[in-house]
Amino acid sequence: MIKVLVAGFTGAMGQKAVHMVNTTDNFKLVGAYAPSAKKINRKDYHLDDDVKIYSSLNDIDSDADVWIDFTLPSSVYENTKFAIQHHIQPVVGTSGLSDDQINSLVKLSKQEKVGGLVAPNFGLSAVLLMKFAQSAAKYFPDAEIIEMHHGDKADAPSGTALNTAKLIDQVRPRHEQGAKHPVETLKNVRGGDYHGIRIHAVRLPGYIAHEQVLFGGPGEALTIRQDSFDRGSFMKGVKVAVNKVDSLDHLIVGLENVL
Ligand SMILES: NC(=O)C1=CN([C@@H]2O[C@H](COP(=O)(O)OP(=O)(O)OC[C@H]3O[C@@H](n4cnc5c(N)ncnc54)[C@H](OP(=O)(O)O)[C@@H]3O)[C@@H](O)[C@H]2O)C=CC1
Ligand SMILES: O=C(O)C1=N[C@H](C(=O)O)C[C@H](O)C1
Repeated sequence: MIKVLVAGFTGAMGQKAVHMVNTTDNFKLVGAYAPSAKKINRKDYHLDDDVKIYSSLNDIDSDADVWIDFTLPSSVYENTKFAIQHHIQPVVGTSGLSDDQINSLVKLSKQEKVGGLVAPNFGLSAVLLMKFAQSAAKYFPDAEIIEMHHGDKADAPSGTALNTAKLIDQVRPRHEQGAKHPVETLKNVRGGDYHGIRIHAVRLPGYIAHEQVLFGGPGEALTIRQDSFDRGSFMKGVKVAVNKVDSLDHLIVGLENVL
């Protein structure tokens, strides 16, 4: 039996994670953490009577094996650090960890000998999109990314879009992209700039999580697109990660490494 704590259990993804853990035979929900935890009725959030509820990081005294994190970009670093320091293996979906923060968490996980996984996206369609985009960038170095998310998404760009840009940047031949003397008559109209790769973030009600990578070449173009229509689709990946994390000897990044 794998004992699990869900951080961010009151949120949209946290509730999907609680449901996934509650309905998986070899998982047992033992802890649930969210700042508003004191104000909630546990039944409304599908927490059995034996699940320990925490409203503050420093109060957590859990014997969980795995820490699932779907919280906020502003809390994910401290949460993951706490989990590693307490030998709870982190499975992190929360976006917003910087490269420096990831490097420091990897270092800590090696010192503490704790396995863990950070996944910019737990959806198979997005994992494949990133892989295909990296392959295409060798042949189509001119690329732009459009990510589309629900109106409540706080951070931009999405972790997935930023990771896609990094993967493209790692392999595409060095060159200049776009006009030599650009003129913008509307501020920021060309989107965010990651090493010359433009990222455009759309936020609209009705959307969940979607991404398009557009490649252009002389006389032709290639578009790769993925759509997550239901948050439940991320849970297959989370389940794989929870099952596999014990076999890792330190924190790694990317679901593709455990599939
Ligand atoms: N990797 C992936 O595949 C996916 C990643 N995500 C990412 O997961 C994260 C959560 O998304 P979503 O569920 O939609 O967000 P929600 O806003 O619905 O949920 C956020 C959760 O974080 C909790 N929280 C708020 N402040 C803190 C804090 N200081 N410390 C700990 N927890 C806190 C909230 O608790 P309270 O109710 O008490 O405020 C709530 O439970 C985002 O970063 C999103 O990008 C989302 C989908 C897929
Ligand atoms: O906030 C979301 O919803 C999502 N966040 C992740 C991200 O920032 O990439 C993953 C997915 O896009 C859904």
